[in-house]
Amino acid sequence: MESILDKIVAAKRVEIQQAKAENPEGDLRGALDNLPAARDFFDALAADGPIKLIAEIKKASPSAGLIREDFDPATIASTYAQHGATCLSVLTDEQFFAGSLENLRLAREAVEIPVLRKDFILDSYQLVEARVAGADAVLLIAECLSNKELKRLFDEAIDLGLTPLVELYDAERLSAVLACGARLVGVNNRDLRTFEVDLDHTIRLRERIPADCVLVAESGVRTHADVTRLEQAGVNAILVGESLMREDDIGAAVDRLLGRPGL
Ligand SMILES: O=C(O)c1ccccc1NCC(=O)[C@H](O)[C@H](O)COP(=O)(O)O
Repeated sequence: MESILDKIVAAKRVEIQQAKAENPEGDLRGALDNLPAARDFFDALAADGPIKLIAEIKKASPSAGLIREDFDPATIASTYAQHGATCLSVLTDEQFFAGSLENLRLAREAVEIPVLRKDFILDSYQLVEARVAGADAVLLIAECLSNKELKRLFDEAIDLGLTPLVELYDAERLSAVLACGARLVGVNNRDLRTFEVDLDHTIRLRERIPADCVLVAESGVRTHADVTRLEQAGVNAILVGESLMREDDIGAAVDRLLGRPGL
């Protein structure tokens, strides 16, 4: 049976062809000239100190449907930054997550911290789109790419000045993730084929990830107790969307999650 991940990837391939027809890659690449330097997503997360938060701007998702009606990306970005997020992640997929590259642009303009383009990257065109829209980092999902594609997109991202966050769910993809050169590794706790979430998934994989990598636990993080458990297991950063985006007062929710009330 076709999984949601298969459906997203199939729809993304069509979307990429449409985008290329509307705005050819050569023209898009022209916009790379004179861009300001990207912010350092890796260094921000690798810095000493407590576990870091990558706070996600996520309006809707296939597993949850509409998450937040009152949605202004710039305001949410500023709130996240003011309450101690180290980096932002912005969903840019329109069809399944109600996101956009415009949301990324608006969010990045509103803050000084680094911003990740969260999408299903299959083609170099999307890397160029990301950089032109202001992204500092991009997500590469090992389950969506062959080893060869992963390596090529990883190298191209670096050449464009973007930090690749390379994500896996399946433990069998770890060798390909490390072989492509990734030092910022994300373990998704959500099986993108079944939506099942298990926080222990990152904890179980921790010891197989080299100590010089920065490890990000993604999905399903809801409480300060979750954060403490991940931190004690040696996880460097968490990527959190839904549990924050559902709250009326997002700033207070970040404070509670990080155990820093009233920061
Ligand atoms: O969130 C989903 O339903 C989803 C479905 C299919 C593919 C990807 C999906 N989410 C992407 C993510 O990995 C999350 O947005 C991210 O890790 C934050 O997770 P959460 O804190 O649980 O919103």
